[in-house]
Amino acid sequence: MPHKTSSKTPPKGKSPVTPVSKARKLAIIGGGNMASSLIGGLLQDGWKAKQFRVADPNPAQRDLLSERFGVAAYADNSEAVQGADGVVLAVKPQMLGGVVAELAPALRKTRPLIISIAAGVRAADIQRWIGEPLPVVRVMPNTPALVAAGASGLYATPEVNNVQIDFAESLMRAVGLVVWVQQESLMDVVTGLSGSGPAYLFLVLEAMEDAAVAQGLDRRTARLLTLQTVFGAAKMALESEDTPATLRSHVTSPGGTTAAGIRELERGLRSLFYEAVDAATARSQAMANHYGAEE
Ligand SMILES: NC(=O)C1=CN([C@@H]2O[C@H](COP(=O)(O)OP(=O)(O)OC[C@H]3O[C@@H](n4cnc5c(N)ncnc54)[C@H](OP(=O)(O)O)[C@@H]3O)[C@@H](O)[C@H]2O)C=CC1
Ligand SMILES: O=C(O)[C@@H]1CCC=N1
Repeated sequence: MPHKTSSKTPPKGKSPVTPVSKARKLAIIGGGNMASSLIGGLLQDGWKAKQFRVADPNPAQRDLLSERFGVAAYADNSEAVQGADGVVLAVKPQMLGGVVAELAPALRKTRPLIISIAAGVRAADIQRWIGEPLPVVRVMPNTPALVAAGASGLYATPEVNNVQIDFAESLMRAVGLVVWVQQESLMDVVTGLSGSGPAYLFLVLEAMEDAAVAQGLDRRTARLLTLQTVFGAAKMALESEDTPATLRSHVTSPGGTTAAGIRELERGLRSLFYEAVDAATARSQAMANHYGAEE
């Protein structure tokens, strides 16, 4: 399956990885959207509910997680990290400094692998909030993780050992594609591309559907054709040796319908995507400067 492939490129100096026992325990701080996507994917991959300890301040959210996944849910973050080999930080970026500072004594005691999925928060700031350079893997996942079709960019600090690299990678591979980046600054680009990307494409889906409805197709038919076309194009591009440009040329007959449509899209689509990814990347950088400076 293409989404299970991984560009297994651990950071420089790391040798090949060793297998990881599925008996490991994972704490997740913040039981929201991404936590649910991750837990759902890992359970489908063979993880057991008893391997998770999730913390969330909202009782309704804790009940939801326990009922939906059968996992233990805690109000107290420090309690959730007890006995965990890995701690996933899954709160909003603006909360992370406070949450980590509060957790710091427990983390310094148990010394787990820290896995942060927060957009725009640098590993060095997390280590500073902990008060020690514990191993940190930064992960930028995306919401299709919920259907095991996610795409995650990973970055490891030098303190992360090979077993921990394998642990982090195996977690994210359970919910989709994994790529490692060697420079932390590239995590901002990953955020602006695949982290935010599902939203860009949902917008494209809306626009295609609306355009077909405007031309007379009923909404249900327009939606089905749009979704299957986008799914089919992505699947074909993933499975093909050809570049997207070549695949596009196979659809585009000279003087035909596609050429007429592409001519319109070429008036702005490329530059819009350059600008969108640029703006999202810049926002991730700005968040890192802002939230890192706060605590
Ligand atoms: N959504 C996405 O597409 C992606 C998100 N991310 C990153 O993942 C992280 C989580 O995002 P997402 O899941 O969307 O956010 P959510 O708001 O859905 O989840 C965060 C959860 O953390 C809870 N929370 C708030 N305060 C605390 C606290 N002090 N201790 C523990 N938990 C707390 C929130 O509760 P309450 O709602 O009651 O405040 C909420 O349930 C973010 O840092 C984001 O940047 C990364 C990639 C993609
Ligand atoms: O919009 C955000 O900030 C988060 C990070 C990537 C996707 N959602």
